[in-house]
Amino acid sequence: MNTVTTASIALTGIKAVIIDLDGTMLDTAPDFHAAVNRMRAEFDLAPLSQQTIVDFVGKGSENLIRKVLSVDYPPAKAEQHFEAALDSYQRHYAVINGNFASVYPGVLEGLETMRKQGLRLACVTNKPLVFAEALLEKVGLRDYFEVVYGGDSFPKKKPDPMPLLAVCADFKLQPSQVLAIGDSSNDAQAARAAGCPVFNVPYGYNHGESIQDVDSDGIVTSLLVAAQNLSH
Ligand SMILES: O=C(O)COP(=O)(O)O
Ligand SMILES: [Mg+2]
Repeated sequence: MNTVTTASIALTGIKAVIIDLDGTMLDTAPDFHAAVNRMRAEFDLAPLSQQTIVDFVGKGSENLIRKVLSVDYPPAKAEQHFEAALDSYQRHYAVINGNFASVYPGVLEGLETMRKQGLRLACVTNKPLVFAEALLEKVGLRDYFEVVYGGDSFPKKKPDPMPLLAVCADFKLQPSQVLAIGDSSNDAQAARAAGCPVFNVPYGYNHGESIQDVDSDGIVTSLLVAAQNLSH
């Protein structure tokens, strides 16, 4: 696997790009950190470090909350408190959403370049759709995307290919014409299962594991570098 900082893994025939949100366009780790620890305080649980929480991000809110309860509770107790903890977390996240997040370097330039290249853009995230839409609006990125799908948009979320295949169908394109870009094995597995080429970025959250070990078509240091590696 090559880590590419300039154009050298050019993909051809790409007509659209599906871009992940958390850990790819936005560093939302501080938002997750704050919301989870406010929930935990309500349950008289000690705060967790940002790194501990971030290693649980990427498979949706339900998985995150199950994991952060499992740090202290045995499985049966975690399950017993799951619904109330998820409600509490979502209540806090709705207020915090975007307050502590930042857009990664190269994102704006990458989206602009892709738009100028005539590429159609979709955002597919495992974040609940209502949070994803609000966050993209807040940071001024919503208008780049024709389509935004969240973790609750379909019966299955990434690493299942369902949301990616839905974008291909929306755009009336073959999966081979639609590049996926994400920060985790979730994104790469969903893309592989859908038949989409996929780039990973190395700066996000990959469940605490090395991105070098993920099967993808390349690691690009930014969305701008990804855009520079595409031609029609
Ligand atoms: O699990 C989440 O909420 C974030 O997921 P994402 O990386 O697919 O945006
Ligand atoms: Mg991600």
